[in-house]
Amino acid sequence: MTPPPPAVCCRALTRSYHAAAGVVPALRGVDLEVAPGEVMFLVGPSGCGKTTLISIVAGVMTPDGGSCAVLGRDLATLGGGAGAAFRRRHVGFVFQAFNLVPTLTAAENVGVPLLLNGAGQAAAIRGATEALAAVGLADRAGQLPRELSGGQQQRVAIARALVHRPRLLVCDEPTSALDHRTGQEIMELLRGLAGRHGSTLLVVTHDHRIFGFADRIAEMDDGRIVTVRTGAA
Ligand SMILES: Nc1ncnc2c1ncn2[C@@H]1O[C@H](COP(=O)(O)OP(=O)(O)OP(=O)(O)O)[C@@H](O)[C@H]1O
Repeated sequence: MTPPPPAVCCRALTRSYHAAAGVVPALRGVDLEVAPGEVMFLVGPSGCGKTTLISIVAGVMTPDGGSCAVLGRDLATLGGGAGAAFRRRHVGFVFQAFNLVPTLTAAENVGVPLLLNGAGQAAAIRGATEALAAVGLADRAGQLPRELSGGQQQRVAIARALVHRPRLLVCDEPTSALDHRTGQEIMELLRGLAGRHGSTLLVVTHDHRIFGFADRIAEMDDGRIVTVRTGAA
């Protein structure tokens, strides 16, 4: 049997921004491979290119050069509509600022990816209810985001990111808006749920306190990956 392709495979990836002051090279040749089921952290100083890299991996930005394959598919060759459909189906996102829709209940927020992937209303409610139970919020399904604590809102965001069982979960600073204990709880939850589904986690973080949750830690500097080391997980 052929082994599954890497969850993420970037080769010689380059990307610049064209600003008023001139061209800003953000990625100067990134090589990165993340194995299926792996928990990979991406760290490095502000401005080194982390957000640019995960935006390309997430398929919301195109590179200038090099290639980026996600789950064996190069998003650049899939084309707009097919690329968006692939991303909706197979990639989940967790952000620092939770990004919940303020006027929707917790359950309605969590059900959105299922509806976008073509599920009916009843199936979306069923899936959202199960996902909220998995993050310990079964009793909060009908509440609005503003009625929940920061940690609870991040749990809702995790339920939403995982409700459609994506094979890759991209997390941008998932704990930086949370206190230490809540941040640890969120990472335990994220790691546990992703592990149960066999999902790969790619996590951008500045938060040293959660480095122990990584299988490997890729360190970026000035638009390149400079080291990849084994984490403490
Ligand atoms: N829209 C833009 N226009 C011009 N330059 C940009 C733009 N977005 C990012 N940059 C520049 O590209 C480089 C990489 O930025 P990027 O946001 O990827 O870094 P980062 O590592 O995510 O930083 P941080 O940790 O502060 O979020 C930086 O020099 C940044 O100033």
